[in-house]
Amino acid sequence: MTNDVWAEVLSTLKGALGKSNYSNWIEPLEFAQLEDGVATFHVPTNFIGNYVSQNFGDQILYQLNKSGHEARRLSFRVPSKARKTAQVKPTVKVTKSDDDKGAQLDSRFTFDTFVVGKPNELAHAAARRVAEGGPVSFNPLFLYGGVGLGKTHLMHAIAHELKLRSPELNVLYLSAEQFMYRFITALRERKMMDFKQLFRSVDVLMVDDVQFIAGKDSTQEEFFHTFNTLVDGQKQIIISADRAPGEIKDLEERIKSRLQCGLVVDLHPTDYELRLGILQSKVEVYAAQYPELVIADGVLEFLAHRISTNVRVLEGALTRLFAFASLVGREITLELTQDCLSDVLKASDRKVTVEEIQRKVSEHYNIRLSDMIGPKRLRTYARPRQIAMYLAKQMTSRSLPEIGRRFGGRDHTTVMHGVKRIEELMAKDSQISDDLELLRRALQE
Ligand SMILES: Nc1ncnc2c1ncn2[C@@H]1O[C@H](COP(=O)(O)OP(=O)(O)OP(=O)(O)O)[C@@H](O)[C@H]1O
Repeated sequence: MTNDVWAEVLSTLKGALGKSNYSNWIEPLEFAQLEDGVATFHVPTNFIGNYVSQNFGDQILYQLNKSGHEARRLSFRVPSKARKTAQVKPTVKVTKSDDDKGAQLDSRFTFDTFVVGKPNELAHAAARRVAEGGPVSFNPLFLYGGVGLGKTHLMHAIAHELKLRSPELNVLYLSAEQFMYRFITALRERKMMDFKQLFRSVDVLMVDDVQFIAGKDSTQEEFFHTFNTLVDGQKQIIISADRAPGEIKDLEERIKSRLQCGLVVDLHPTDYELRLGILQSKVEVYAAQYPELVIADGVLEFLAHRISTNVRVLEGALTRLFAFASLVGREITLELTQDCLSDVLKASDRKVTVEEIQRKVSEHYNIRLSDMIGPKRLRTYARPRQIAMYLAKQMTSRSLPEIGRRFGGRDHTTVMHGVKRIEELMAKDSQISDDLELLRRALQE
């Protein structure tokens, strides 16, 4: 985009935003470039950048697109010279790009492509907050959840956003496995000083799948010291794992407790609406790739309903479906979907029974199966019973009277009350939601 076009956009903005907004906020912007859908502006201070982004960002994007320039996002940077003159206290050391030091970031994993629904809204909000930079508010941010629910996607999105907003930040993203590998290599090559220097000089450290270091003593030790040094230096740490810190077996207690010090948020298993939203957003991408293909009504709903394991499986199914339909040159109908994905659909159909649920829940709470089903009303038995009723309602297609019958011939209103009680408790008692999550996963294995 040339400066002429920006000048044109400016004059429209002047009319749209009013004189005083224009001179206070828009005039100080200096257009830098438009690349890959990101329009970058130089601003005298971060404050101006943030304010413009929050208050006039949509307007600017709208006007840019209206004038024929495809812009999806805005980025505001303080050029290093302006930084000095504006006396903005630098919070970070200026370093070179770190792409060579960390793992490769997937360019598709951005906030734009992350579909938000009830099960992941808290994790998404926390990730966004960290990605916006500013003072470190929760450290570490600990994201956890089952396989393929978007942890890596969110971490990459944070890294992309941070690099965009503050290119001078030294952001290092890597898996816990890579951390260990680097540590071992450093030990072998007697380069521990370099290792320490590298990890202690970052502004933001992101470690994916931290459960990997559990049981690996020296790696845990080194991780612990790296963690402490960075937290002491007010550097942001973002960690992901497949379960909550307290649930990671063979992870040292002192690490568990450090990991719990910040904000721990989980990505819950997807619900129907989220799965449908994800499918719809992926179909838009495929539609551009396979413009000749038509997808019949009801196919996405069918997939969202039937494939509830994880998003990766859902995505894989869609990719296969489009590839197959393009190969045979046919419309994507329900029939074609069932033919093409019969194995995936069968695997997703694993049925959980009420009896399996009762067994798992009684094992988890260490009570006898007969006490779960029997008449005892003590809370020690009643609570696990209600949890099992809740899971039976969620995970099986049994009706309330059928569930009641399997719990020692109880009435359907008792089941209804139990389910409601657990729903209430989940909202205020994180122990209950954690237990449910663990049980749900164990039952799906
Ligand atoms: N909410 C979402 N919106 C869009 N895509 C999503 C969402 N959640 C997951 N995905 C996609 O699903 C796939 C798996 O996600 P990701 O790799 O982030 O999972 P993960 O939680 O890190 O899994 P693992 O435990 O196996 O490492 C990715 O392609 C990701 O883009």
